[in-house]
Amino acid sequence: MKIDIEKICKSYDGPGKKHHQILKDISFSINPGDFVIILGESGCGKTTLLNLLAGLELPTCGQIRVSGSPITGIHPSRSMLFQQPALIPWLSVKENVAYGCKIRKDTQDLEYRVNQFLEIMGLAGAADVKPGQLSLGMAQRVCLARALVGHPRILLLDEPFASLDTFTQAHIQEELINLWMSERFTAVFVTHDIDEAIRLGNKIVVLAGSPAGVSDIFDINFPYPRQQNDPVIETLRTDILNRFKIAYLAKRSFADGI
Ligand SMILES: Nc1ncnc2c1ncn2[C@@H]1O[C@H](COP(=O)(O)OP(=O)(O)OP(=O)(O)O)[C@@H](O)[C@H]1O
Repeated sequence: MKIDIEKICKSYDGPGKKHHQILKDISFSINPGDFVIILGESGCGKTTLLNLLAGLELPTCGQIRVSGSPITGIHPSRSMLFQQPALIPWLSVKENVAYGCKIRKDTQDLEYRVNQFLEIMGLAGAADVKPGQLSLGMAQRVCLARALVGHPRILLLDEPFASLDTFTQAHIQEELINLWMSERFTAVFVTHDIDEAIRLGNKIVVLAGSPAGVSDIFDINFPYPRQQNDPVIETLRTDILNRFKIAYLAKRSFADGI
């Protein structure tokens, strides 16, 4: 599914009815099967953009089209994974994974699909366990299985591994890349971690400024798995960091001038 983001802006009402503009004039396209990273400093509006892609919120101006049709709300073809695993505590792991599909009455082969994703995520042995007995990494893998069991065409991920330790993070990132390669969904992944962005994405969209706009788009055509000490990766990392420095200095000199 091709996603076209066309001249998006987003404002919220601030104190005293003042508009607080978060996103300004954002335009870019995502091709079917892309793994796009939205990279930007904390608070710049990455989650806001992801919420617009999910259809949880609507833009103040501009539009987002999926396969040509404007997004007007949530849709089962788009699934979202949040930073903190949110599971229903009284349901078992397999019931949690099946829950969304059951609600939508998408029950054909559901047991098979649930077992398949539990197997892929290394959770087959925990199928009957309750969420309270899971580690954070396991709980986030359950959420990933739940997000994918309905075979969404677009997976939206909001810093999903930020609270995991480095080892668990590396494992689950590898699992996600393998899943993306086999399932061929389109992924849009929000992070402020440049190394994570370079490890995962085939396109990095850098948001900067206030209100935030697209400052750069990097296409990354290196094979997976990517090694951090690879000289090409190191050069790309330095390049992205330099772009952030330029955007930061521009923002600071603008603020100094006020
Ligand atoms: N519903 C809302 N009402 C008012 N302001 C909001 C709302 N949602 C987000 N904001 C504001 O929009 C700005 C951007 O928030 P957002 O969560 O999108 O940033 P972010 O880049 O994802 O940050 P982080 O990396 O820290 O999660 C913040 O100043 C936030 O306070």
